[in-house]
Amino acid sequence: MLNEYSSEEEEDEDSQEEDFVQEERRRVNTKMVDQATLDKLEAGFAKFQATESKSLLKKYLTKEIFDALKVKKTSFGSSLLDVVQSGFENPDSGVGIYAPDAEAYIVFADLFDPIIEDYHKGFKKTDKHPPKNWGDVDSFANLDPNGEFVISTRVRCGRSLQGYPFNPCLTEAQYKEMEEKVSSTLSGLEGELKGQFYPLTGMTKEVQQKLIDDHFLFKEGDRFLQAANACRFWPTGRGIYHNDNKTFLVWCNEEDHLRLISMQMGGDLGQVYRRLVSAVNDIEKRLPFSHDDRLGFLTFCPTNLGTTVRASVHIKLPKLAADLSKLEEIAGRYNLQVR
Ligand SMILES: NC(=[NH2+])NCCC[C@H](N)C(=O)O
Repeated sequence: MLNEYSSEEEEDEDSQEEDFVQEERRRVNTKMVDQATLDKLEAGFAKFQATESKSLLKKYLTKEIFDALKVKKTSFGSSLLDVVQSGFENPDSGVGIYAPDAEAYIVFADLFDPIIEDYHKGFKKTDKHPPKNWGDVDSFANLDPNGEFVISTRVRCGRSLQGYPFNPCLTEAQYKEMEEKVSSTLSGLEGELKGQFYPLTGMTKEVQQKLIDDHFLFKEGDRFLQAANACRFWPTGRGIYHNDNKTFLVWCNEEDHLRLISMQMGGDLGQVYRRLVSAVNDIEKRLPFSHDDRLGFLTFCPTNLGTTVRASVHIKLPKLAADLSKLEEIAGRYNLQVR
């Protein structure tokens, strides 16, 4: 025993890390896919190769990568087909892949890693996401104190619940269980965050449409999600929580298990951000979230990995917005997305 320990200590840190990665890959069950899935994959890939697409999937799914990954499976039974089918069906995707379960990020790393590196501008497969750190929340101020430009401000993040796979692998029973967990946890929120959970099941069309029109609720029928098999058993397990002022919202089981959203009229980013941070910190004490040492907080879509935070303003730019391509070009220069 003693010898074993001392010989381990002699290894340098890098090779220990390498061992850890190798071990993690071995641990993951990589049994072969069935013939029907393989046939679908081959047919889908052939068609996709003949299709024009600017997606990252198109850029990185080479024949070699395809052949290396097409037979693999996660222990949840997810295959490469589950990863790529949204991108195959929607050639206008920007990215085109999703992780059906957390293990997919490891089993299909040869495809995920280069796409993550490209989308997240240089996050290499050897990189590690830094530990969670909300920063100095008081350093954020009002972006538009005179109320001239910004109509509303929104900051959101995504979280996955430990112990559950992502949408395509969830059973109807799991959806129900998760909704129950989420709604009972949120009912414990107090003060400004106090509110109510509204399940999609049984919600009238009028209420649903009003919440969508006011930008509080997600829309139904996103074709990218549908093709990714992420809308099964809809509306079971889906719902929305909001506080009385509708400045704090939680989406349950839309794209991610949880989307936590803070928003309000005007440009007070500081207030919006601080509300989000205190809500997430509070919820985190009661609901354990899936976190990965390398990728940070885990989400269904690789675009959201890491901090999962998206901050946005609804802003009036009538002259610039008249020329959408100009607007896109300028936004791109600042690493901003027009939505
Ligand atoms: N909601 C999202 N995850 N959006 C980002 C990606 C959406 C879609 N899968 C695409 O690749 O274009």
